[in-house]
Amino acid sequence: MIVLTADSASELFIAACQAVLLNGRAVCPRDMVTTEVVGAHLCLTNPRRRLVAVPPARVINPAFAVAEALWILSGSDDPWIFDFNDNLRRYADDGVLQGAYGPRIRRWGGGVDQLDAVVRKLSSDRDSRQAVVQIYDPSRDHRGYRDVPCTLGYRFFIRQGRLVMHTSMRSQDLWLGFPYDIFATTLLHELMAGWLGVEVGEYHHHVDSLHLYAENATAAAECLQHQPEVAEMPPISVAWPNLDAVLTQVISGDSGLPGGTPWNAFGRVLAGYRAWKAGERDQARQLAHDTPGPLGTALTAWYEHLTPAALTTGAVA
Ligand SMILES: O=c1ccn([C@H]2C[C@H](O)[C@@H](COP(=O)(O)O)O2)c(=O)[nH]1
Repeated sequence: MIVLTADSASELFIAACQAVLLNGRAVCPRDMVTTEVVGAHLCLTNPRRRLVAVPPARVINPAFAVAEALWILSGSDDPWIFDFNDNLRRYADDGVLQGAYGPRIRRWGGGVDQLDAVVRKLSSDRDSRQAVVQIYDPSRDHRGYRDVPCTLGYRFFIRQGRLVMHTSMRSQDLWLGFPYDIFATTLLHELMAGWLGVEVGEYHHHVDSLHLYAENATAAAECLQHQPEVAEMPPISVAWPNLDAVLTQVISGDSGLPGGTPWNAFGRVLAGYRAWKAGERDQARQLAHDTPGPLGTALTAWYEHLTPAALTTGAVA
């Protein structure tokens, strides 16, 4: 069991790499060699420092981070997400990621919007312990699909005037998965705090199997030699009744979003990456350059970091 606390996702990521490299044991689920720690509690004290950046050892694709977070929040399992990460296609059955979190969060069993349920629960009983979002679904997840949710669920608590969030994962690929998962969950955390009218508090990430695949172990070790970047994202909010409309605007590339807002920055990052994939490299670099804050910096870093192979496929996350 490892317990780690940090003020930024980058520092938490480095500390977790160190802990897994030091304490991990070899296991081979699905015939793939990993180094694994069973039982990890990772606490992020500032969920706005959600971008993992340890250049040049670990540079993430912020466009995929934004796209995946919005895809989940919007309740979607639509394959448009593959435009931002081709690797996901290989986990699809019948063209769809069967473990997609969005439909489970927003329409459990075809109907229950669990975000709405949490907003209602904590609005009516501020100290409640019943604000649960369930993702893992035994009625679907034993059918043998390739994609089985790694996240079991979320819980939310208002304590000392702040919203505390806990996530439980059965399985976490520290290298490829963690940077994107923490981005999505802490974005939900911050939005939920806004819906409840409280400050965002600590974020807790509980993982059963925290692992590194063998091919990423050297790069993970290299991260220990580099300084993390700890940029803080600007505060983001949207009124709960407007969430779906704003998400539709951002995802569809509607240019009507007010300039200077984080939602506008999200839209620019998505548009820039779409331009990149369409081969319009100069336009994409310009859009990244013109995107204010840590996201623009991260997207510029991503374009600079891409290898020639990834330049053609855009497949690397
Ligand atoms: O949100 C996700 C989804 C998947 N994975 C990783 C964890 C595992 O390495 C792999 C899924 O493999 P199984 O645990 O299902 O075998 O994908 C994550 O890290 N985060």
